[in-house]
Amino acid sequence: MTGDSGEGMLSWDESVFRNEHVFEIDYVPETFRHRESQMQSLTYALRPAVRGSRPLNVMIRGPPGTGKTTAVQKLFDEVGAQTRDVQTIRVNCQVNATRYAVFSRLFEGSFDYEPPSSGISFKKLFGQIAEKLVDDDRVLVVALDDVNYLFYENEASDTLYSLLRAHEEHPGAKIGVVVISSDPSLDVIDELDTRVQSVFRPEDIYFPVYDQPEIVDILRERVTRGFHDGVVATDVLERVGGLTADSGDLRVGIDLLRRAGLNAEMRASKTVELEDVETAYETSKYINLSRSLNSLTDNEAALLEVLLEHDGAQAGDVYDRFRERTDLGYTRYSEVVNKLDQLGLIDAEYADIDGRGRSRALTLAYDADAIADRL
Ligand SMILES: Nc1ncnc2c1ncn2[C@@H]1O[C@H](COP(=O)(O)OP(=O)(O)OP(=O)(O)O)[C@@H](O)[C@H]1O
Repeated sequence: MTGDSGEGMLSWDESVFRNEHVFEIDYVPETFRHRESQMQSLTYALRPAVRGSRPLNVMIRGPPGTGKTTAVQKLFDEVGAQTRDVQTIRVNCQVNATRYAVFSRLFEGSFDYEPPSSGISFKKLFGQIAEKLVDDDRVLVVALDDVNYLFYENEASDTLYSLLRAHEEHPGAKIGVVVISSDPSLDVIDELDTRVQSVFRPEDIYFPVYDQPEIVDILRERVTRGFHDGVVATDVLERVGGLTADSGDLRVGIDLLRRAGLNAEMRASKTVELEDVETAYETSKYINLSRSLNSLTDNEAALLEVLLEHDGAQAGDVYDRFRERTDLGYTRYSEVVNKLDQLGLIDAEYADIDGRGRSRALTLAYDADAIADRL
């Protein structure tokens, strides 16, 4: 068999991709356009750290997939390249949603090994981190990424309070905080205890959704780096841009390009066509749903499973089914309902029910099949 299987056909050892890695989740793009003013504000806030002082605290807000994490990552990389006197640590609060877990990650970042799993008190953990900072004469900048998850677990105020008052308990410790929230309905400052509000007056940096021309501009660069020349034509890229703009999440566009490329390969085509994009979109449009579902605890997933069978039912009735599975009390159940509501996975709305006063009806916010497939 020869390598060439005909005009426009891909042979088995050929690929439409030049570098598939540029479509992966942890890829940090070389160029970062349309975020100049945000990068400038961030640089301004962190500049004191490079001079050995405590930086300004920052609150970054914006919907999912608008470049918040990337902005912080890029700046942390730049600071790291400039000086050894500033330590930067990013904590993913989606998987570290308690104060203790956050500080465990800070410990790990400071010492390069995990804290003893036998369990050491929070006070000790914090003491060791602060002591090392002072000994090494370094400034610490902590980014709490997806900080909204700390709010859902009621851990945000305690965590921030400890970080912001570090220099009082541990003289000489200099810590700056960057909180990143991707929940537009969360008023970060308002939801904090007053004791935290009085010490937390962050610089506010907003990341709006990219508009369609910006999306196309950003994705064009990925296409150039990720695909061979001529694989993705302009009209195909425009279509990807349009679908991405509908969702507002750049992640959808990046995933869409990769899946459309795989679809083209499945057809043994040397070019990505509109049909490849349309098919890919059926999966890519749920990328945010998949991310949210992946972060759920067993109890939260159990509630969704109950709702798959009782979509739209009253909270009290759903609870009976939920308790059969989990044995949890009503208070804990209400917390799970609230969290799924905050995550945008369900809608929990009060409605009058005849003669019995007001109760919440629980409905799935996504297509039931889409949830069932990914749970
Ligand atoms: N201006 C840009 N140029 C190139 N790539 C970008 C740009 N903005 C975002 N991206 C890419 O889009 C994806 C999502 O960006 P990022 O993770 O920074 O968003 P986010 O706002 O932090 O999202 P979330 O709130 O969901 O965590 C990443 O793959 C990132 O590389």
